[in-house]
Amino acid sequence: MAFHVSAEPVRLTLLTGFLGAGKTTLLNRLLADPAVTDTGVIVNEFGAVGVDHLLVESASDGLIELSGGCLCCSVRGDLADTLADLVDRMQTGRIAPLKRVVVETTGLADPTPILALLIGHPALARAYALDGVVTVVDALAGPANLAEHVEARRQAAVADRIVLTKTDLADAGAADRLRGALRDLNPGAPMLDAAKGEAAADTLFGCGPFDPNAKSTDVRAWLREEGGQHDHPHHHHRHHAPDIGSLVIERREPIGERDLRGFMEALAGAAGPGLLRVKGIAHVREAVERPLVLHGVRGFFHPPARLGAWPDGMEPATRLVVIGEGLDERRVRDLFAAFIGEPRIDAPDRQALIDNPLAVPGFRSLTG
Ligand SMILES: Nc1nc2c(ncn2[C@@H]2O[C@H](COP(=O)(O)OP(=O)(O)OP(=O)(O)O)[C@@H](O)[C@H]2O)c(=O)[nH]1
Repeated sequence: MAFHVSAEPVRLTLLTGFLGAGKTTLLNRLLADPAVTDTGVIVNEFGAVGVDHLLVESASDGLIELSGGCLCCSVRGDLADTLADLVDRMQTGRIAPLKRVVVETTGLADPTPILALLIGHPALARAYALDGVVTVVDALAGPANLAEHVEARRQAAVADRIVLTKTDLADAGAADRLRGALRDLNPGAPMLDAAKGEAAADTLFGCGPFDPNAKSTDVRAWLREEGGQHDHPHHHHRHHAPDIGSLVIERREPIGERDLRGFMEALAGAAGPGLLRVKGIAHVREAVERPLVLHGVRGFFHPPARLGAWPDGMEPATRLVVIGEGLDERRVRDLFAAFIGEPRIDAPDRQALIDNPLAVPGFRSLTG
């Protein structure tokens, strides 16, 4: 690709962190800071239907969503195109010049190929100045994520700043052990506690140029490997567990809040530790004008937030994205149908599930 480069490169923050860690929440808080102006956002989502763009509250002109894949592999080319296109739009005056762009990766992204692209792509490296990798780590799910997912460890290892979230929910001892584990992975990055208000724009933006040589020997080796892969596109297969999949549940008719809660609890029980993330928007009978925003991270369901109205241009409908390891899509859909009252011919209906939770294989408990 070819494009003209302005004198002043756009500063770029890479915002990463495992599924549900709190990236979008942090981003919304940063964008709400009046000192943060002229900032564009690129959001990448894993899963067929994006919901993040509905949840980023106050984005400026530059909000762009990359959907349908994972930024670290299939969408890597798209990220390069998107960044090039953004520069082009600024230079041709179609959007106001941006001082900074925040790229939010999917929770499943290995950040090293993205960093290799940003450092190694000649035109991009001139147009954008990589100014910090901010990694969000969830104090509740973090320990399991680090133990089970190499992507989570890489996200922590490459960080210039680590933002701990959900320390308000976690046991203090567990949070301290997590800090120790993060320190081992990344001795250099300052660690900030979001719940204590430490993760502010002035600390997270302006990390200074990304310096691979200040990182651990592991990180330098990963970047070298990725840097060398421009010539070997076929090496790009290994970036996340092949067994992680996602599915989308959609329903236009409003649903009862209790049924919805029943479904979420049953899903957590049935999918067990393989359930990584549930998120979306729900069209509920009790408040058809005011959708619920749902967030489940592993087995934990955050208290749902109620929006004041449906986001502009969005038709009222429930849309849930479920991401997990070894998910049985059919079983998830059967469970939804059973709870929401649309039994399939060959699916056990809800009363049968309540009478006998084992009617769905692998299904453990209905409610706590
Ligand atoms: N109690 C508490 N909840 C938090 C905190 N940070 C984030 N959350 C909640 O965690 C849930 C997930 O947050 P998101 O910001 O959507 O997480 P994310 O990393 O963008 O998620 P994905 O993009 O799906 O990977 C939401 O319900 C947030 O309100 C925190 O510090 N404390």
